[in-house]
Amino acid sequence: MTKQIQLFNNIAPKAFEDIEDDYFLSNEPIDNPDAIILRSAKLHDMTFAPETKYIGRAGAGTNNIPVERATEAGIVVCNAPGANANGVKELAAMSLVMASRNVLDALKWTDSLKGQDDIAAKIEAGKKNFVGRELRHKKMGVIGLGSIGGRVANMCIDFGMTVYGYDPYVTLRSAWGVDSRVKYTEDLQTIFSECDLVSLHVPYTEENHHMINSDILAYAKDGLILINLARDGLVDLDALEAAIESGRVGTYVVDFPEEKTLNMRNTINIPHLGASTPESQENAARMVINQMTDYLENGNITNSVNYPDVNLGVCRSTARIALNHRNIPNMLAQIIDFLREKNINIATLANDHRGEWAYTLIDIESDITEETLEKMINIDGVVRARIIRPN
Ligand SMILES: NC(=O)c1ccc[n+]([C@@H]2O[C@H](COP(=O)([O-])OP(=O)(O)OC[C@H]3O[C@@H](n4cnc5c(N)ncnc54)[C@H](O)[C@@H]3O)[C@@H](O)[C@H]2O)c1
Ligand SMILES: O=C(O)[C@H](O)COP(=O)(O)O
Repeated sequence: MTKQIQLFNNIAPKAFEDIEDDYFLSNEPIDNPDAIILRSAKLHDMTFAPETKYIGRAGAGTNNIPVERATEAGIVVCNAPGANANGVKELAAMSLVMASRNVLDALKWTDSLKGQDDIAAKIEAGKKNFVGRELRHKKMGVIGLGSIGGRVANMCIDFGMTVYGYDPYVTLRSAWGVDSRVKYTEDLQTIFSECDLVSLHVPYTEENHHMINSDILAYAKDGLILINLARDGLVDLDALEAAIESGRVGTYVVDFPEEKTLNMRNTINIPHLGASTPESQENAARMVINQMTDYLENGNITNSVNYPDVNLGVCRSTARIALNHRNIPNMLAQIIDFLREKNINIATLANDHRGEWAYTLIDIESDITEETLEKMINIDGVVRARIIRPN
């Protein structure tokens, strides 16, 4: 049966080129989609349809998705880690240079010369008003050393800067990619008290809400350049405005403008361009489309933010059962007992958990009816049960 895929936002069409004919993808509303593929569209007010089992974020941040509600409905939410990281890193390079060299004010002034005489002479006379600083030998702080932060830290080493990194949750994989010359610190105060420039590369979560606040800004060196290409809610704007007014923060560069930042002095507002390149969009869309087809066709989970990654390869057995369930005692025993009672032989089983949730894939050697599967949903703790058959 044709699988219905609800698209939101502009998803790079090239990413669909390799998709099989049995997928129908549309930005027009679909009543009961099997999956949703989106970028920054906000899903918090959306009621999920019963058939929806997958949400793919063609990008990094998933704070636009009600992940907890999706989890309880047995919907796997995945993103595209690192797919747009180069795009954001390059925008960070632009932000660092733009803020250090007064580029925005200089461009506005240059533009104001339109229609005047002796433009070349006026430029030579006026350029002294826009003298800036070079990045080399300055101290740079990177908060969050994941896909983007790691790249930004390494880039700043290449600029000849002294780089400090802060990320209490860094994964081993990310840490391996960070240049050994990056000075790792375990406290945020060091970043603010040492650095001339600080760049934020963390997700927006409840815990990270207003992580940049008056307490931490009190440690900032005068004239700090603060770059936020990560998310709006990470910075307490009242505290930031006070720090700008006092001169503690010299320039704020933000990729998530709002009324307040548009009216704030010494602020460079970028219209959320971090991932707005065909390269990043195509990378991210291809990644989630591939992950989605593998989930719908084989039940395999890759790059999930709510369920564990579990993979049994291409489905070649008589049938495969996919179960989204709570991570509670006796779960697997109940599932295995159920199949034993139905005289269904298990060929292979894969199971893993992520916090309070778990996922089990079972390849079986005899067929299972939809009616029997329905009964599996009644096993305490199971929130979704699905049969997958080989193509
Ligand atoms: N401007 C844009 O267009 C754009 C594009 C991509 C991503 N983003 C934003 O950037 C964020 C980071 O993206 P990524 O691809 O690097 O994600 P990532 O998951 O690879 O890295 C995030 C890192 O932040 C760390 N972290 C989490 N909380 C932290 C805290 N309180 N202090 C320090 N470190 C903390 C994590 O351990 C992780 O290493 C995304 O969540 C998204 O909000 C913005
Ligand atoms: O989290 C992300 O990946 C970025 O904010 C990019 O968002 P976009 O896909 O809407 O450009």
